[in-house]
Amino acid sequence: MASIRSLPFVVQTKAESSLIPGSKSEHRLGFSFSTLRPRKFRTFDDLTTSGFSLCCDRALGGCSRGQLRRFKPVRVVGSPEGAGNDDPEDRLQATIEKSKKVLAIQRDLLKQIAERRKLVSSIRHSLDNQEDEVFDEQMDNSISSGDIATSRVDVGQNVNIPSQSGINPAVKEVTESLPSDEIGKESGKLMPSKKASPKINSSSKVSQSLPSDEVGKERGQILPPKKASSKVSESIPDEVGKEHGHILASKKASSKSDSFKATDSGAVKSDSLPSYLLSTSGTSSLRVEENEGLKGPSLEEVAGEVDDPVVEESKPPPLAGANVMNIILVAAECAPWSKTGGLGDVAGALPKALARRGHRVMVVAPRYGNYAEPQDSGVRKMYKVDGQDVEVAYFQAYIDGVDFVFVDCHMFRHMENNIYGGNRMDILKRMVLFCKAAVEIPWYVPCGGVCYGDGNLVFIANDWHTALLPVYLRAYYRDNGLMTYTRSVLVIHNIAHQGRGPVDDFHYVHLPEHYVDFFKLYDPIGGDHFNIFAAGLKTADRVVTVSHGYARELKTAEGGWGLHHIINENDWKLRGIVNGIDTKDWNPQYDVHLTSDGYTNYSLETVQTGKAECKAALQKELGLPVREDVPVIGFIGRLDHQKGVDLIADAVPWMMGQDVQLIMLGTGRPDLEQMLRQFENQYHDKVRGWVGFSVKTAHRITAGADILLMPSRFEPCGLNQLYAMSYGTIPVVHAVGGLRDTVQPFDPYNESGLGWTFDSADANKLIHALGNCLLTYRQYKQSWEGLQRRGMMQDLSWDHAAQIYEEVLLAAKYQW
Ligand SMILES: Nc1ncnc2c1ncn2[C@@H]1O[C@H](COP(=O)(O)OP(=O)(O)O[C@H]2O[C@H](CO)[C@@H](O)[C@H](O)[C@H]2O)[C@@H](O)[C@H]1O
Repeated sequence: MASIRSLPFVVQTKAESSLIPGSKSEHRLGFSFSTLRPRKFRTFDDLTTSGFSLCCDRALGGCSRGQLRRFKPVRVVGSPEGAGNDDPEDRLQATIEKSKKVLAIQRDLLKQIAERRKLVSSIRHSLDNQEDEVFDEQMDNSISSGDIATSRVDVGQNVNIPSQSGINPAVKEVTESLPSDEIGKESGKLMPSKKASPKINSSSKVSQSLPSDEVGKERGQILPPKKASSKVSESIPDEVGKEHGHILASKKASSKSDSFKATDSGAVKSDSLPSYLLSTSGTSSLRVEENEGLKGPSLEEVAGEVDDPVVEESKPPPLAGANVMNIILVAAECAPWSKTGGLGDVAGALPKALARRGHRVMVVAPRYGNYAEPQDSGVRKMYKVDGQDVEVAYFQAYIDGVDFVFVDCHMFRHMENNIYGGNRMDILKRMVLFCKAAVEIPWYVPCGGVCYGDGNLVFIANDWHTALLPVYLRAYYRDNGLMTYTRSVLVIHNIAHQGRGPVDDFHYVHLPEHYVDFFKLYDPIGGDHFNIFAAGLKTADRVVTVSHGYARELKTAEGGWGLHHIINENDWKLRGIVNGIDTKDWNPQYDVHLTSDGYTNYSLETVQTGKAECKAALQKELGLPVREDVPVIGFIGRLDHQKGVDLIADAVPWMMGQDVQLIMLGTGRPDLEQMLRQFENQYHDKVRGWVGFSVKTAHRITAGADILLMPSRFEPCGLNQLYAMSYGTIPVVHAVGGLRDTVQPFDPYNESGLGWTFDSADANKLIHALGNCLLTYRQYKQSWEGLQRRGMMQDLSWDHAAQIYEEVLLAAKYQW
């Protein structure tokens, strides 16, 4: 392990210029640990003179004396030399005062040292994970080289780490609880043993063996690090960028590059490999060597010296305990910035729950619009998409313990209202770019000053849009002995959309020829076709879907939509985890959409009055008769085959014979949109059909309606019924997938259950269930209130689901 001094960790944030002891924004590690040993002071005067001041100065990473003026009072207050008071009582008092202050300062320093020690330990562990035997062996597998060096990063000039992205507390904790020896113990059965020491010097050999002009060509590029060079560059691209303009590529990969060219194994098409597999430079290796020379005390030495029981006590261990990981969730949409449906909600909320468990968590999504919070990181990179070089930038924000990173590129811009729009090729190209960029983010985008690195890392990809990520992870990296400790989990939110096309589409995804087999799927009607979801399912280390019921359905010919064979073959790695809800966003007590226009926030205690107020406000807002006694039935969702809108249409004549009001909000198929408008026109005193996407209206319907209809033909999980129950709105649902898992049918004899269900996608069944529901609403008020209470009392938060996700991520991590 290189000494801590070999980590030239000088990533600076804006806040750093005002670096003061205790500042949370302080990110520097470029101090010498040798200065951190508690010194033995003979007298208090020793402490107050330059010796102590210098000690503080160095310990704080070179901050100026001016920045240490907080320490000055120690010298002044009660200072014997300044007092001129010979009274022994006063002097004793002054001495006591002074000693208290000095102790406070020491405690402060020890606290900071402990913090830094954790951060260093985290970095060290992350880097250690990359030092493995497997790398050596696997790199011997040939890969072809060619002209794939299309990636470019311009960092270092203007890396602008947003000030609010103060250091992610999880940065410090992620790997702290996984000391390298413990990993060894834990993974002893499953992982090959790690090498005790990194081969830092070997990178210099690589650089020597390269012609100088080749090195020169790489100027301005930061190449993904590996092995020795990763020690330096992975966490500090901007620093290295400033000094050298480039970072050394994997020495192994680089050293192999010539032989790749020579052997031309054909295993990987040259232009399908990332740039770093070929590129190298001598500069970084020199840097490593220089730093190697600066040996300081070991971390263990420092650790032994800075143990401070006060500090230890104040920090509870993360909920995930020793299992804390680096997690990067990658999704095509992420609420509140982008959302077309439930995937956006999940991408916005699950990561926060994982972060609450102590993981270091990032969300990666495209930047479709000019979002307020995320700041330009300054990092730029080029990727090839359909033969064109496309530049991407990365914007980031640190919110609720999560790093949100947005991939910016002209292909995504102004697509916020048309995320999946364009023709098949347009969306395919966008997702190719997105996945290529996402898989390399852990190297290039420093969050809170520190890149995630590829050790102890799990990607969570979502649906077909990001199902290429596990494939790229395998084809570009794992097959070549890189990112050995990185895993991928693919979450199925909806199998009906798969990223299908003719087999010829394969060349757009830019992969080695033999990878075509992962994508090829036989369709009884169309024959062989190209299927991105299929490839993702095969290559991901684990697969999750969003409920138990859907996990079962996916294995059937009906529910698997042609992928059931693959799902059955991979059953061992499939797990159903029921979605949670964001209890901050979707909570009647705090809902920001219920604070105006006559709506009101309410809780379990005030549900009867609060809901009545919201109902009246909703009726008024939509121009329906304001009547407390009439049951209001709501529907919110995409207008398509899945959501069973046509079943509602079939039931409308019956419904209109009842004294009810029906409010439908949705967008989607034009014929179904037209149908909504038509119902509103036809039954103007009873029906409102709102065609469009309105988050505010969705919240208000959820609060103001008495009943929520979800007659979905299939529903992987469904979030609206969960939102409804937490707002005291009673769901009437088709018992499929997650709807069956989450809505236990009402049992009037036992006064149990949460709503009404029907067992097939049939309008008559819907009518039957809704009829019973209306009867209870009208005639059994107590039962109704019981249903509301039970629904609202459930813990529907993400916390439980996050814990189960953690199990899956762990299983992936230890899967070899
Ligand atoms: N017109 C509109 N205006 C405003 N908001 C609207 C809206 N139409 C829908 N929404 C909102 O979009 C979300 C829809 O979530 P769902 O889980 O019900 O369905 P979706 O099919 O998109 O998600 C897929 O992924 C999720 C997440 O895993 C699974 O729960 C689900 O079963 C699966 O089909 C809800 O937040 C809803 O309020």
